[in-house]
Amino acid sequence: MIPECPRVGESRGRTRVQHSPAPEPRQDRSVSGLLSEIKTTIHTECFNDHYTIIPGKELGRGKFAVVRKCVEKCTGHDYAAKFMRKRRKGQDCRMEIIHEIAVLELATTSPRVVSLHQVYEMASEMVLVLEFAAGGEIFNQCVSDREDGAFTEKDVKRLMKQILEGVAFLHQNNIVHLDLKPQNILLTSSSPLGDIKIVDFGLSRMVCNHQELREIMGTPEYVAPEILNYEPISTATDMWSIGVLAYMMLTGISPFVGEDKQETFLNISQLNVSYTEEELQQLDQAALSFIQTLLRKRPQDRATAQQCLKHPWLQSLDSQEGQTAENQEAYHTASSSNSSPEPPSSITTPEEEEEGEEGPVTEELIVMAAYTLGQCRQSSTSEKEALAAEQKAISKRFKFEEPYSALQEVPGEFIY
Ligand SMILES: Nc1ncnc2c1ncn2[C@@H]1O[C@H](COP(=O)(O)OP(=O)(O)OP(=O)(O)O)[C@@H](O)[C@H]1O
Repeated sequence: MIPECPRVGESRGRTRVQHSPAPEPRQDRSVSGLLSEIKTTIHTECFNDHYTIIPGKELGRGKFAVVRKCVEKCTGHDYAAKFMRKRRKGQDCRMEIIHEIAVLELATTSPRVVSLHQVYEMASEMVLVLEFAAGGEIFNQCVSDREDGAFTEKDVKRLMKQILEGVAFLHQNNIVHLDLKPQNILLTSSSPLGDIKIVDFGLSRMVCNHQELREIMGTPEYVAPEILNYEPISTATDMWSIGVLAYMMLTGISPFVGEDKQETFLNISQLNVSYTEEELQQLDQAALSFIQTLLRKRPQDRATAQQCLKHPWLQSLDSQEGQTAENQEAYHTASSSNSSPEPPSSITTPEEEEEGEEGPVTEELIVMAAYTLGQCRQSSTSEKEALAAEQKAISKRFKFEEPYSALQEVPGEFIY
């Protein structure tokens, strides 16, 4: 991916958004929730016969993929070509690429998801030829100086509504993205500010009622508490990430990021988030309430994408603000016609959370992780004791496939 951006803010809790390294795909072969059938023709002829790769800067890079701008020779149209290695860490990952293609196919009718144009397959790589999102990642605006280039609240409302439309579409189709972050939300143009396109379905999964999905995956700053707790993943897992996303887009601050992964995990599991930041105080109080309906520990307490679309903060978009750069009126009418219950009105207390259904601790989850107490935001003795208990609990719940010390040596930020 793109090199890490320098930190803008330094103090804890006000740490501004950084470009997190990409998560590493799971190497577990028994991954559930993968789609295996696609309709798209897989071209085996030479990619370079049909496309010219624009020399120079890559559009982006992950651990096993590189994205480059290219031009289709027969039409002159721009595309983004995602070159994906089929073998990763000695294992065949073609089925995961097929799943990503299948999800993109499924989302063809949503203008909020990047569209797939063609697929090519070579000996060691597959190429996904995607619609080119010329405006780049919304991450860039998140890290922009507040006075220069960052989103206004009005921008965030419009873009957030589009993100929710895309996510509602995915959830209606039982797809969870599981890696929603500012690097995976692109813009059709940056100036004037265009429309959003959701990308990167590499970690996405199909969720079904009869099959529980429990995996540890994602990018530390954005993962939901249930992922850290090895509890079932659901559409609510994405809704947590949307809460983080909204916080970042509005403030430029990453709400849970700590000095290291362990501190970040602890902040997430303890819901250690500040609502008193200056940037938040300047906003419409409905914006705060919007974030608070999502950053709730218990997945069942979080608002759904459909409920969020009806939240008063987004309802206050006037008709002009609500317009998309392209006219998406028809799509919007269709997506908002789905009725759903109102979001929960109150925020749960820690006591209420404790009353919840604590699933059985899975014995296989043994870890050698050790968290450093002093690094966390809380400081009093009793809080430290509580933290110690929490750390121990998290340590037991984590499923690390390799010793923690080895985990730290793994480049990137994927959680095993
Ligand atoms: N359609 C596109 N148009 C423009 N830029 C794109 C497009 N798709 C991807 N990119 C750029 O490339 C980056 C990496 O793409 P993507 O996240 O799909 O790859 P990845 O290797 O799966 O990444 P990760 O390792 O984060 O999962 C994106 O963050 C974005 O900056």
